[in-house]
Amino acid sequence: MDILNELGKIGSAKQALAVFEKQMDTAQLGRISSISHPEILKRIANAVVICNPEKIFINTGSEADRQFIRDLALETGEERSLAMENHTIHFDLPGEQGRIVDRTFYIANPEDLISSLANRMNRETALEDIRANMTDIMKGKTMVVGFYMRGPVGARVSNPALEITSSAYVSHSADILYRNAFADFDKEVAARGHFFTNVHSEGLNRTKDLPDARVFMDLQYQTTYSFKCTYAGNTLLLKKGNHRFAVDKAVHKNRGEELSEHMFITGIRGPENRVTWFAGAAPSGCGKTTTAMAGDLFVGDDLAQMWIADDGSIRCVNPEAGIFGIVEDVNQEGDPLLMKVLRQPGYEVIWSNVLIDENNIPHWVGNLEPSPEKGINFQGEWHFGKTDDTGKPIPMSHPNSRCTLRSTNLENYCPDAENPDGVLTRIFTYSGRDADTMPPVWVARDSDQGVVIGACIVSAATATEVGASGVKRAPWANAPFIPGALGDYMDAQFRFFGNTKIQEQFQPVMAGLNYFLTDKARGGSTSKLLGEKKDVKVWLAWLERYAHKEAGHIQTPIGNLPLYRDLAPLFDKIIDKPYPKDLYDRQFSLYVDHIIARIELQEAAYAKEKNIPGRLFEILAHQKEALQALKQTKGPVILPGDMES
Ligand SMILES: Nc1nc2c(ncn2[C@@H]2O[C@H](COP(=O)(O)OP(=O)(O)OP(=O)(O)O)[C@@H](O)[C@H]2O)c(=O)[nH]1
Ligand SMILES: O=C([O-])CC(=O)C(=O)O
Ligand SMILES: [Mn+2]
Repeated sequence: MDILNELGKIGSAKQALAVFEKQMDTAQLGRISSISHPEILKRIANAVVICNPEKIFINTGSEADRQFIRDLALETGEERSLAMENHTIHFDLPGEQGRIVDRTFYIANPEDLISSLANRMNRETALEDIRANMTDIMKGKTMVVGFYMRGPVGARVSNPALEITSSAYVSHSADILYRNAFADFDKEVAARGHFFTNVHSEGLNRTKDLPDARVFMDLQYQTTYSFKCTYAGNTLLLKKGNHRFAVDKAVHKNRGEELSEHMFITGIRGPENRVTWFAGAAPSGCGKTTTAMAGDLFVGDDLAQMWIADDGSIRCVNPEAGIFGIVEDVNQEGDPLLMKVLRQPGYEVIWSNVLIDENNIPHWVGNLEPSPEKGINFQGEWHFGKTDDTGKPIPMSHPNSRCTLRSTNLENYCPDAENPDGVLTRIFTYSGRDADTMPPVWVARDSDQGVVIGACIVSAATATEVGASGVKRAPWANAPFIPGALGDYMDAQFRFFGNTKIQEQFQPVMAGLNYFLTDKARGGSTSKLLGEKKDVKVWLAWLERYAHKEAGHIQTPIGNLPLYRDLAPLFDKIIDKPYPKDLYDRQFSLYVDHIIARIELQEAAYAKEKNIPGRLFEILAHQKEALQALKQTKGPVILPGDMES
């Protein structure tokens, strides 16, 4: 039972056109007449019948249409203009500053396998919930219908998607973050035989309705429903809602041929201007945007879809075309390129949940600029020292406050982002907020070990999920978006990276990265990090040299570590920074007991899941044994130099 059709009852293109004739003016009717695929027309018409908007706007992606949407966002009050031209501020309700994981559900039939990490709701219950909450929800509002491609038009893994919303902020964001493909949509859908549908309404946008807010994903009908919320991670379901559909497709339809990951995509220029492409996973709030911006050629900062091309190489495209990025700690020192877009005129930016001062200038925590004493932020009026009900100081900006901007505005933007053949990707990284165990970089000896690095990411909680805390396992940084069984997803990883179609010269280099190791965990007394943001450039440069066999390594049970003599010159050349040997020793010593505890944590957790490939347990057991043997001869803390052969 397709809920959209069950509630809207529009079963044919003819009925759909009758709905449009009743509800649209001639200008909009003219626009929709260029769409002929009956399924597209039916889905839009059903959404119209259910939500009952006062007006409908078909967004063709023209400059005039973009302006209409910008103006609408100001008119509805969802956005407000700031001092800088083309900058606006949007606030989400204080109680909805991140993804509402507890109110996010997969719509499931009894026989569907849904990830043990996700919520499910049976189809009948979801139907009633959607009926109760979405009927007439757009009364008095304008419904904006947008037609997008998630990925370059023509790319093998791109997916067409509709964004139907009463929120001008959501459609404004969609137009910045995705490729408007009104002109190609009909043709792309006909060629590919599928598209995703997203229906959203913020409703009355009141705190008291937040308990009723929902995010639903219907895998069977590739449709999302979202209501009574505004935060883009909950409402702009072109992003994480459709990412879940893309993951499902990679795991269940094209296993071993395709992947859909929570990864940045960036290129590093190596010696003689050669370009080496990276894609890397990190959980929300753990460094994807930062790493993508540290690269010389930016393609994406949050999502990557990849496939094995006919030449035997791995290709990546970004389903998105912009950044919805965290602003906390973004500053001139660590992020000069982002700061240019945020602080200099000439760019379009939607800010969310930062502090706006009396001169209409945004401010945020960690910007290293002088801060105002007061202003308006995510919880209303704010002044320095203001506390919440429990007496805790309220920060100037919410830790998950973000900026929305187009990739093409970035100085390191690479036009290959639009290449339907993708970028030929050699290096894959996995990272999380790991304060005390893993070194800044280590490389798997083969693709199976690389898959295990991804499986074993752990990370401290961040502000992107409402109510999350503690250190958690974060498999591939993608677990929140894996609809089905984790074992199937892992199997897809082994099959993809181990696919014999991948040519020798294109074999993936798979590595762990950790930017968050602390002084305290390495014998110091402070909780300061043992590195800084700009060091990221060096870790990437070292991996680039390693991939081209221009850097040596130390073999260890967890994988290959860099040599001091390769790193020190890179620190000097790339970021002009001394790199003392004792810092290297602290960063790259193996704390064997910690690592073994991590392995045992993963063994125990995966033992509880069904159908986990045996390869994972073999590799973990082997690493543990080798670490124990090494400890016998070298002790529990082993300097990198003591492992050089
Ligand atoms: N000190 C330090 N902080 C970092 C580093 N990388 C990221 N951060 C901080 O971590 C926070 C989140 O980093 P992002 O790069 O925005 O995280 P993300 O993975 O893109 O997050 P999502 O957009 O939620 O998926 C920001 O406040 C960064 O300043 C690093 O290498 N060193
Ligand atoms: O989806 C969001 O809310 C923002 C984001 O990138 C993430 O959480 O990974
Ligand atoms: Mn993300």
